[in-house]
Amino acid sequence: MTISIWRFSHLILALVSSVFIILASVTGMILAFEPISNQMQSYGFNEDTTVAATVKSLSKRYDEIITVEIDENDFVIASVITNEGKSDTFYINPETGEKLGSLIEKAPIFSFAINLHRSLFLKSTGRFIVGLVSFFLILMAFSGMILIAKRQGGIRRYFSKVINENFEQYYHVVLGRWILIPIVIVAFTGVYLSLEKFSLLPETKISHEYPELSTLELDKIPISDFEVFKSLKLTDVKRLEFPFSEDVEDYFFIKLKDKELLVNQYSGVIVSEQKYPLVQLVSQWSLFLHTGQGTILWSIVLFLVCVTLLFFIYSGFAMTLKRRKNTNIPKNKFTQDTSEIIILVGSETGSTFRFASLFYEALITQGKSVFISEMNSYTNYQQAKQILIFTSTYGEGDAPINANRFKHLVTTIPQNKTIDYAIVGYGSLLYPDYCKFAETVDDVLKSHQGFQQSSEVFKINNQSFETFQIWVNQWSTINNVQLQVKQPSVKLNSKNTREFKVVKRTDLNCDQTFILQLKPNKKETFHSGDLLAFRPDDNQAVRYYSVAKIGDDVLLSIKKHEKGLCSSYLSTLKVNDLVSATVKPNSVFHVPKSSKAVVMIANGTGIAPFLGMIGSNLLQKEIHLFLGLRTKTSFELYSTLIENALNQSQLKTCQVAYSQEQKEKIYVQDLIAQQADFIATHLKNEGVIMICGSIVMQNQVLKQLRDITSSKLNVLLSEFEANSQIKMDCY
Ligand SMILES: Cc1cc2nc3c(=O)[nH]c(=O)nc-3n(C[C@H](O)[C@H](O)[C@H](O)COP(=O)(O)O)c2cc1C
Repeated sequence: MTISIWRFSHLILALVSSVFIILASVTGMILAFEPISNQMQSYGFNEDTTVAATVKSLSKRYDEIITVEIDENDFVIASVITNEGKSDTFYINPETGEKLGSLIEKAPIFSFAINLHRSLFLKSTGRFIVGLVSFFLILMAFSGMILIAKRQGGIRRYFSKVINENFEQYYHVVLGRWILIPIVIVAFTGVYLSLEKFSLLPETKISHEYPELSTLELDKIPISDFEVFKSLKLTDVKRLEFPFSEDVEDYFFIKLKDKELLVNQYSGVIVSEQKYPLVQLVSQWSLFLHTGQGTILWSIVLFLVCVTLLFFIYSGFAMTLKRRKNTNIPKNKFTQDTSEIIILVGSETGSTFRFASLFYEALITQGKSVFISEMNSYTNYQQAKQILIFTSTYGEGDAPINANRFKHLVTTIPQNKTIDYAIVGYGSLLYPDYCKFAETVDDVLKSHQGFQQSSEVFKINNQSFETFQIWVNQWSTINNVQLQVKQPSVKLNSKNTREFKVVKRTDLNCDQTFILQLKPNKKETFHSGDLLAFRPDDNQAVRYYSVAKIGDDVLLSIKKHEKGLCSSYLSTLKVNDLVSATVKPNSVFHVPKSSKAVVMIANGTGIAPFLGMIGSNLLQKEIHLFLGLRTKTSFELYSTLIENALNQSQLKTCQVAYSQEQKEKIYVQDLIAQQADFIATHLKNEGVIMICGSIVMQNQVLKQLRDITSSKLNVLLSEFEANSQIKMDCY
């Protein structure tokens, strides 16, 4: 499968460096605790303390001072000769000169982690690898940034809402956007420190000029009266070295954050001042930013960077494996020049391939000559009578990566004769440009003389297999073939499979519909809107029913289909019969706890989950039900539950559209159109709309809702969808 150069680079870099990144992240997480644990010691000091005050207090307490140093934790270390003549180094209180404690010894865990982190215990080779991987991390951050921008539909939409398609993808993008800057900082400083270790940075040694002076010419003043010491704050100093001897040529040597000073030990005059070159300042900052020494806050950020890097490795590979699994295209039995049917696939993340392959297999089983390939491989097809295009939409209504040259190819490569075409668009209703690329391809082919549209663009939301099945049936009827597409086998978790006892089954009503009430043999936690997965036998596809929770029981509304194995079997069950089935949580179709008002829209058996939701509405949320049924007799199946709910204020209003009761057909979408103002106000007030029933009804209702939101609120419906104010479970 084609993948973009950016995704390819991102993936290759991740593959090459993943093991090292895991090691560096785990050790980095450990090392982030070192500054935190050090900061727990209370060796800090008052920020206003001057060097003069420190020198004065130390001179009083000790015989001789050798150095005063401020370490990476901002603790003051003094090296002194004590009054007893012993040399000692310890933390001090710079205001009093008092010893606060002995130097902190690095815990063995930190020493181990630092060696592994810096050089993998491989000395120079290890250091080189670590530096290289840090560089790869910069490149990965860059390619990741481009991928996010492409995904979001441009750099200006970089921080726009990310649509949650699946856990790994969503958090890879969301975390990637925010943590990218600290990652680049960590990686860049890592590279810089490596370059420094390998002496690959420009030479930056500072040399001071020593003036020729004689002691006799100088006034001797007490050290603590030196102007430079009085004006220098200790916080600005990194190290102060006392003169080695009393010779005038020996100076006080002071390392500040940005420069070095030489100070005459008798007069206190600065005799040399040299600023650090940029390379050295960057080194200091790199060390600070890479290690977090001295700040708890930055150490926490570094810790989070390490955790996120581990998550990126996991989620990145999980996404790649999923994509690879999806893009298993079948091996062609026929060539492009001997096939009558050509299937062309446009897919970014691989899922559309699954459907195209199922269709290909079904056609081959029927003895058809079919050729399948990517849209970008479009060419001249000698025998083609029909081209079937399965394509998703990516970015902002754009082509997926393996279809981005299709428009150009179609207009430049001629065919021998006119070819029929049909397009199946894969997309998501959460995006404003729903299946836009499928429409674009349709426009291109419609305006091309060499093609003839055989059916309207058929759109599939969220890779729904049921909707795909509808298209397959339509295509089969038009083409007079009996096609059987195999539903991808769904593994039901046998651990969650339960026995249910039939408590009630109504007779079939005028619509061949019945209600089935099942009691779980063991206590089962579920909600109305969850799905009951059932398969009549192991060789059959799984069938899902949206459930109502009535007390502890599952209530289903089922339409018996003439050839439906599952519905036929269930329609024959008797009270006390046992059925094995699995409840699958479907949290996207639960009533949101926070919502105050909900509009429920259903047709036919889609009413089932709503019956449970309304029945458990004890807090009397404002619920309005819009229902589409065929006749008044159809309503009888649900009338008791609905009337009870109305009487007990669990349901505020109920409006039913009967399609068969009058000459002019009225559908549930017509009720929505009539109530446009009410629906607009409901959405504006953050109310939720839930839709359950057939795909045809769903599309019609969404069309009405789209008109209402754009005409009355000037807002795209997709904004409410992305905001989880529109919830759907249609089949
Ligand atoms: C970044 C991104 C952008 C998308 N943009 C659109 C869009 O504009 N319109 C649409 O209908 N679907 C959009 N989708 C949804 C995909 O088209 C849908 O999930 C499709 O089934 C993916 O099929 P594929 O895996 O074969 O690419 C987008 C998905 C992603 C991840």
